[in-house]
Amino acid sequence: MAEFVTIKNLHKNFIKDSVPIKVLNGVNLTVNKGEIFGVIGFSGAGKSTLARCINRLETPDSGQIIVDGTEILSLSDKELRKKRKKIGMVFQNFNLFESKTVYQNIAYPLAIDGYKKSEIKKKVIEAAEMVGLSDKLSEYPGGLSGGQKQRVGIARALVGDPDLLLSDESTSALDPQTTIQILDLLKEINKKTNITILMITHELDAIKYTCRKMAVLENGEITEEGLVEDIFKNPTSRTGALFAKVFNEMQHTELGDGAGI
Ligand SMILES: Nc1ncnc2c1ncn2[C@@H]1O[C@H](COP(=O)(O)OP(=O)(O)OP(=O)(O)O)[C@@H](O)[C@H]1O
Repeated sequence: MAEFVTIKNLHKNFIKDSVPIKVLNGVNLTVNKGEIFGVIGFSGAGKSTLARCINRLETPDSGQIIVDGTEILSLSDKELRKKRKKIGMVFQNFNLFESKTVYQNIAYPLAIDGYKKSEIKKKVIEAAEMVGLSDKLSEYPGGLSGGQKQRVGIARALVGDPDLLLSDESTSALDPQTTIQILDLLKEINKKTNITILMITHELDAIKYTCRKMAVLENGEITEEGLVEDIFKNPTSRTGALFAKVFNEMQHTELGDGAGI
């Protein structure tokens, strides 16, 4: 399989109260074309920063990010605007415009990009159909469930036909049943379109359900990378071992067994 995203020695510091905080500390990562690849890490590990560096919502301090053969960090502003259209992103909190309808939310990236109305309509209808929201186009986000809101977020991310989707904790605000529906949707879209998906999450079960390969991010470094089943069976990093332990314990806990259930 061809490499689609290649990250080399990526560094990013933030300055907080005049003190630099190392957030990404030499990240190396390769994701192949058409994969759904999981990146797991505890809160504060640098997951969102990593995702935001890939589409340059954050500017890394050093390193390389190559997406589909393009070195992201050396693009001019104009080239970056063009490249970003090929990279969709979905967020934990959906980031929808509450005062716009579902149609207008999905249409937004095309509208600011100057597409013709007729073309916008065609693409929005297609995207809404793909996420199962054809009957909700005139509703407002306030009237939708969390799962439906995330479907709008996914349709908006896909409406411009990107070939990479960055999913930053896209199911973390959802209940388990809705999480599965959204993960099924991502799998279905991946199968249908061969879009490469980078799934960034702290939910190991979401990765287990969706991905074949994964990496563990710990204090801004990839400490482990490989097949999901191998990392579950035989984690070699501290964070990988902790996640696998918690997951396995949850699997073996009978309902009502634990205090407070
Ligand atoms: N714009 C910023 N300015 C200063 N510090 C930041 C900024 N963005 C992130 N950080 C810090 O960088 C660290 C990593 O944040 P990041 O959001 O990437 O982690 P994360 O793994 O996604 O965590 P979470 O799952 O809690 O969102 C945190 O300590 C955070 O406070």
